[in-house]
Amino acid sequence: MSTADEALSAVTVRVPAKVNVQLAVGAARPDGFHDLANVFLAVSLFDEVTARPAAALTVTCEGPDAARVPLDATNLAARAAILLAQRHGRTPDVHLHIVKDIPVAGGMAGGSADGAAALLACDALWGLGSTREELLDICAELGSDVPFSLVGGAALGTGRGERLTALDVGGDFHWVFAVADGGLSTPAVYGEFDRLTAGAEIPEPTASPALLAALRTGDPVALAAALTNDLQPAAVSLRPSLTAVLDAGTAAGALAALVSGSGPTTAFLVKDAASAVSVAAALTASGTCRTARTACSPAPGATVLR
Ligand SMILES: C[C@@](CO)(OP(=O)(O)O)[C@H](O)COP(=O)(O)OP(=O)(O)OC[C@H]1O[C@@H](n2ccc(N)nc2=O)[C@H](O)[C@@H]1O
Ligand SMILES: Nc1ncnc2c1ncn2[C@@H]1O[C@H](COP(=O)(O)OP(=O)(O)O)[C@@H](O)[C@H]1O
Repeated sequence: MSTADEALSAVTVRVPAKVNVQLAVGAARPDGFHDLANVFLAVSLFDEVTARPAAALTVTCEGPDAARVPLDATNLAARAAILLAQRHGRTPDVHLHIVKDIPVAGGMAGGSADGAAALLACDALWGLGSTREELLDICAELGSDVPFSLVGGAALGTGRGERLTALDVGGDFHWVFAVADGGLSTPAVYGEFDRLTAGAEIPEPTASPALLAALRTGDPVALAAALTNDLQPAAVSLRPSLTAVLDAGTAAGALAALVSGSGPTTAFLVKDAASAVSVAAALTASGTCRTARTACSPAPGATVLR
């Protein structure tokens, strides 16, 4: 097959990780989910998903954490292909190859990212021409975080996090992410939140005006002062060693430290790219995490590369 033919028969989509700069969690709903005010920011750690025609649905994955990624129909990329195919009355006869750079089960929405990427890739490969609204609808069915992976940038997620309002960001923010050994289960962290807050009055989750203003102005010092994550006590309760990681990043000069979403990745906002390099080196040297990665935000959402 010539290179031109190959390009026509494969679609590659690049998709970002996220950090939650505010995660306000309400009381558990009757359906088991929690209403949120979830301020998502897409960051420059990316997975790539390539879709190619195949006799049947297959998933492969490469990358340092590939062994921890399921390759069956529970993979969110596979689920995306199945849902899209069902909606169009066709079979999901596609091979999905994931190049994984986003930490697995790390609170950075890596599985959601692959779901959004596979959806976009299959839509292009199969020539379906779905509208943005149709794709967002399938994303919401796949998971609460999946719509944001499609749109990227910055957005406020309400409901269970799937109803998005785009947010303005006035500049680049620089981050360091400390990647932990092993993951944390998102339902387990929400369950621990319920246990820790049992009997307490839980306010309606609302977006912080100070945080939205800090994003708008692009001011990292103001954003650092406004970062909050209501799931952090639950993640730290399940993984007490996270306290040492947070302390190591703060001691190294980060403007602020917090758990990324349900964890166990920890996020450090720093003042610029040079500070990101030095904080990452200090975190690695501290021995409190498996590895430290630098990134900046906002990053674009799922994008067809080729
Ligand atoms: C916590 C967050 C923060 O962005 O992400 P991670 O940090 O894990 O990536 C999200 O709320 C995770 O979203 P996502 O991982 O898509 O969750 P889903 O598949 O929709 O739900 C998995 C489970 O998480 C719990 N869940 C999820 C979302 C929500 N608003 N309330 C919940 O209680 C429920 O127990 C649900 O069964
Ligand atoms: N494409 C995928 N990549 C990673 N994990 C996936 C994927 N599809 C399904 N999973 C499952 O989802 C779980 C959560 O993974 P992930 O989305 O990376 O973390 P988080 O929900 O903390 O952001 C994993 O433990 C894995 O079992």
